[in-house]
Amino acid sequence: MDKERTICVVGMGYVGLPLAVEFDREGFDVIGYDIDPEVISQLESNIDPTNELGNRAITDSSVKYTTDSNSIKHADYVLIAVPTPVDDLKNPNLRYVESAAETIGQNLKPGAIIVLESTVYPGATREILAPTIEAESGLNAGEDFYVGYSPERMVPGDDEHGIRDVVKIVSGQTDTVRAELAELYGTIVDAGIHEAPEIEVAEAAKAIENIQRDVNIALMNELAIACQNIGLDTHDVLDAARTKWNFHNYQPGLVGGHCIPVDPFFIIYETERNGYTPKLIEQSRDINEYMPTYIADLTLRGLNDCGKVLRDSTVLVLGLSYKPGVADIRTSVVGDTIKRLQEYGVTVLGADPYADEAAASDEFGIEIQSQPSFHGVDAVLLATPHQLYREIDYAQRCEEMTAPPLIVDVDGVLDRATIESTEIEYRRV
Ligand SMILES: NC(=O)C1=CN([C@@H]2O[C@H](COP(=O)(O)OP(=O)(O)OC[C@H]3O[C@@H](n4cnc5c(N)ncnc54)[C@H](O)[C@@H]3O)[C@@H](O)[C@H]2O)C=CC1
Ligand SMILES: CC(=O)N[C@@H]1[C@@H](OP(=O)(O)OP(=O)(O)OC[C@H]2O[C@@H](n3ccc(=O)[nH]c3=O)[C@H](O)[C@@H]2O)O[C@H](C(=O)O)[C@@H](O)[C@@H]1O
Repeated sequence: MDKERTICVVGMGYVGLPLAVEFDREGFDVIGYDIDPEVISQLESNIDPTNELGNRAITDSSVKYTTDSNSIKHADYVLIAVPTPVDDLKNPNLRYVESAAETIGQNLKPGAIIVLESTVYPGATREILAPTIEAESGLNAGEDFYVGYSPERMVPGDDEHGIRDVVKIVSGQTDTVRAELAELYGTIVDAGIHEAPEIEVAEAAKAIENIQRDVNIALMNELAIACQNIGLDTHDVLDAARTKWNFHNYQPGLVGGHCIPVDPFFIIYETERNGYTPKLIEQSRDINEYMPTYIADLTLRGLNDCGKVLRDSTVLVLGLSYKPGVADIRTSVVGDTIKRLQEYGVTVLGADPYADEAAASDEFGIEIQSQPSFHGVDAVLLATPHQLYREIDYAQRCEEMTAPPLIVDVDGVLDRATIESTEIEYRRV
């Protein structure tokens, strides 16, 4: 692979930034393009806006960060990693992809290969990306430039599954393009390359691997609701079931992030367009979207069991990001739990060691404590069990709370025997 070639990564976020840094490490000439001046300003000041790589990685890299779209003209490869949310009606919102495609079309180097990395519905690369670039450039896809698709599969907050550690699926408009992309990505992915026969196969595979996770978690959540309904402790039941070698290890809980809760709607959208409604996928989403309410009601019933007046009660939510070990609060569903508690007049406070306090206060509309205080608190809701919060001595700290203290441990990570040996009322999902 000719490392003299120039790569432009469009979108300096959780996906695009590590991608740019890795290709830079391999000796490519890399441009990191983003429309957000604040992002580029931080990167030019050797600050990692995502807090995933760390500032040292930015300092050590020679990526050229810019908001100047003219830079794209130099790129032999353009890799797109912009957001692909769904709208309020849960339909794919590809306006970021379209906008990026317009900019690329206006600054296209003939012969370039444009690779979409963002998660999309099957067909989006050929239906949205290619025609938009053609319209802006006046050039023809498959002749004057080429398109491909290669999803990102790294796991946020999981250092063992970064870009180099997960098999990279690649696909291309032609067999030659696919082979060239396999070689390109092969320079930064140690785990290997899977060449998908069609672009749509690669698009679908990405969404479907996240759907499998969403459906499995939804089953655990439905089992948790069922266990609660018949008076059993879910974790006792799962601990027993897990002794079977092929029992799949998923946990009930709040299902957040901008992918697992979103990607099912890409497949729902595309299959419904073709006359089929994937009922299991839809119902799994419904169950997982119900969990914030379920957890709020578990807390409200717990306060009531403690003889507390809801409108006079205070709940401290520990952990606001969407999963342990990450700072990302963008689509943490604990906000829905907070809103429901507030509907009953409960005062909610929050704390999270990773999340930016001002951003969290804006996101959730509650007071954020840099150091969680248990004083005057009626209940602690351990929503995201960051390691720091698993190490708290709750037996000791709960003495500061208004008696009788309540702990709601969403993921059931605390030692129940220790907690129940105290005056603490303990609930878990
Ligand atoms: N965050 C993750 O762990 C993973 C995300 N993905 C997918 O990757 C895609 C990107 O996600 P993230 O990196 O998390 O998003 P992000 O929100 O962290 O970063 C996106 C960046 O793109 C920039 N941007 C938006 N429109 C632009 C345009 N027209 N031109 C240039 N830059 C533009 C934004 O300013 C932002 O800096 C999404 O489709 C997501 O589903 C896939 C796997 C993992
Ligand atoms: C199939 C798969 O493992 N996908 C990964 C996933 O990363 P992400 O951090 O969004 O997913 P996650 O770790 O499953 O967490 C999602 C949400 O689900 C919750 N969760 C997770 C596992 C579980 O058993 N129970 C549960 O409640 C987490 O707390 C979190 O709120 O989505 C990423 C993405 O596509 O953005 C993807 O690259 C990652 O590989």
